[in-house]
Amino acid sequence: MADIIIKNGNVLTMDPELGDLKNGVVVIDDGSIVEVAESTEATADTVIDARGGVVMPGFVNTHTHAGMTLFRGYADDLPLASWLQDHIWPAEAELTASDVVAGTNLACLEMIKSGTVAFADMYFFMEEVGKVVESSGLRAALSYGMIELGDAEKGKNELKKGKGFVNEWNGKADGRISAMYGPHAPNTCSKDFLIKVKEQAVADNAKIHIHVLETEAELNQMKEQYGMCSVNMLDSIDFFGPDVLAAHCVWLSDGDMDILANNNVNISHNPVSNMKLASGVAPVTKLLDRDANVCLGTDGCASNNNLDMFDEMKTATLLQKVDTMDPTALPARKVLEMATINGAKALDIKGGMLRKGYNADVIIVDMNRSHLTPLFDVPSQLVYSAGGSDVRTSIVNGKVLMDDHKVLCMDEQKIIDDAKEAASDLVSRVDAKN
Ligand SMILES: C[C@H]1O[C@@H](n2cnc3c(O)ncnc32)[C@H](O)[C@@H]1O
Ligand SMILES: [Zn+2]
Repeated sequence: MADIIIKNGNVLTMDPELGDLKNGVVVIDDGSIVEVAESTEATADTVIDARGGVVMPGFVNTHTHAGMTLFRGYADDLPLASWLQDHIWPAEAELTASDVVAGTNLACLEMIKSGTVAFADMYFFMEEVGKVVESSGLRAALSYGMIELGDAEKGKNELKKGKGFVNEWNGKADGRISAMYGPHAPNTCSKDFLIKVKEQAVADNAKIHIHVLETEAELNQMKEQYGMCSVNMLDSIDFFGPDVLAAHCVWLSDGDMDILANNNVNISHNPVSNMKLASGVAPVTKLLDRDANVCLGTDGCASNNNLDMFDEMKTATLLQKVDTMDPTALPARKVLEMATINGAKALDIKGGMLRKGYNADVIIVDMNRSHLTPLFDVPSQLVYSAGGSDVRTSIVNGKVLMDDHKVLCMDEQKIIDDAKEAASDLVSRVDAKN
């Protein structure tokens, strides 16, 4: 007897070998998918009727700062440097562990409700973040955000903290949590520090999450400091490899794209954040033409201002179309691959598609809705018309986290109340300081 059978669904497997099933079943046992077919002989403890819905792999959000949900709408309509240095960093200086718990709970709730099953996070108080993720039921690749600013002593402490987190949390929560090193960016961490981080990550067999060439200001600063851009500097210290998740990658030359692609670097494209902070347009189609693994992230809620991967997919494709003046650029199925298969590859997760032996990280999207009618093409409908609130059911590691829009693993109202209170107390403390 299996744990769960999902039946009567329009199954978008995202598996190029199996293809999609107009009416199929997905059988789940012991955290894994054991069958994807048109019908099954299996029986299960729980049978979910997905009639009128699309059954598909949940989304992998490859760049977040979950705790920053507390800063949703806090400092909008500013360029990145001023947003970060004049508003976000002073506010983050007042953050407490319980603020980050409140913000991360809110983020996990929002992600579960909108179909994200796994995310890559870089922030502070990561032990607390780990505990929240563990109890939420989600999957995550977590990193402590190390900001060294060329101060060797600070760098020692930051690396110690990063290492402590990696050593304690890698593989926790039955393998749902992996831990990465999180040097913030090449213009906030020195070359010497980045060399040490890479050495440590290799020694610990851990991956690295870093912001790269997000803004023109970073490009100019790096050229002034090193006589080369961030990608060339990182390449010169053998930083790149399939173990690196590089967020943003907006200001790339053709040569930079070759370096990233040839080194199998995973690139998290974050179009909404890049548009909101007017950072620029990442050359996604050119990267995909080079077979680079480009995945999709929301960034933090202060620069987005939500964690909805449907919004991110639609923005990603529209942005490439208008940037290249080509309406065929980044078609719906390709952007769905970025949000599922490519993200899973970046985080080394056996997921992103519905295939026997893969993680049972599955969502059901309700298509029986006015704004999703009529239904000619499932990927198009998901990318251009659907939104996070259309997700009806969410399953991670074979556990139902949300059933028919009801979140089972978290107290939704308490999380909202706690977040409101934490955000208002935090802003009062910040205001009192200034
Ligand atoms: C972990 C630190 O990273 C900061 N942060 C959040 N969003 C961005 C971004 O788009 N670029 C650079 N840094 C970012 C966050 O506030 C933490 O200080
Ligand atoms: Zn970021």
